[in-house]
Amino acid sequence: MTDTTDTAPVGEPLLRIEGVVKRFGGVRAVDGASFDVRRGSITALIGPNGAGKTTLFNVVTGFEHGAEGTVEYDGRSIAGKPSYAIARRGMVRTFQITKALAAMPVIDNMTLAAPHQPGEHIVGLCIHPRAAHRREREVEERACELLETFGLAAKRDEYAGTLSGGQRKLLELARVLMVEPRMVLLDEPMAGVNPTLGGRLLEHVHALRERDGTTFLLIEHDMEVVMGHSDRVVCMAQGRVIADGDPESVRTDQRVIDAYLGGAA
Ligand SMILES: Nc1ncnc2c1ncn2[C@@H]1O[C@H](COP(=O)(O)OP(=O)(O)OP(=O)(O)O)[C@@H](O)[C@H]1O
Repeated sequence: MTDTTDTAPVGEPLLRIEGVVKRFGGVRAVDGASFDVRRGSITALIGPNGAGKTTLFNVVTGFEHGAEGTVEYDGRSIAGKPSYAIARRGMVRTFQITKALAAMPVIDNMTLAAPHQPGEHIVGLCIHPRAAHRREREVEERACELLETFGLAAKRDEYAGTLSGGQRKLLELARVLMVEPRMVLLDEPMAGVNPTLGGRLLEHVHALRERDGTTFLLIEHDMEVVMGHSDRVVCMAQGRVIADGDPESVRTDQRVIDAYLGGAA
């Protein structure tokens, strides 16, 4: 499981991003972005296409390297750290169900996402076969519990590729919960999801925040979701943060209207 030692009080910054720059050749995809994500918050990251949101997600979670600036998680620098080390500290991002995962049963998608797979440690397995077996059982139990919670229990033995778009999104969220994260980053969780399953996904996000104090940072284009479900909104444009505040103040910010919302505000 992750290192989940809680230190910061609720509301303190859990993630601090300061002056982050990420270039791709001559393109400054992220161009000096700075903002905090408070512990226990649901923070939305919005902005027009190409604003640098996904690139910033990748930098923060260790999937994109070579960035400048400060990225601190729970008071410690994680800049340049590999993704597995960041995930071990409790910050994870969801991933689309790839072709390889789509060709596996739902239950295997879940158990593969668990840390410390017994089969990975051949020596440990030989020395402690009972412990390895127990761990395997625990992983399977947690996977089944999560599938139950997410309404996917009936699908456990079906190939993930047979799930609907919305069910896949639920599976993506369920998978990251196998590591019992403290902070989850979601990239467009509502894209391609029907309103019923989308609503269910958002209910899970709120329940996890209430029950476990999980912190969420989500990239979302659906302004109803952003306005109705986040405590804080950060708007990026051209690699920079142009507004950061409560949903209403960001929605009515003239820079946000000009750069992103246009006539929709
Ligand atoms: N691997 C890459 N190589 C070159 N340029 C890239 C790469 N990834 C992103 N970019 C460029 O960086 C800029 C920011 O892209 P990014 O995908 O981070 O934006 P975004 O805000 O997530 O957009 P969207 O809302 O459309 O997903 C864009 O100009 C994009 O073309």
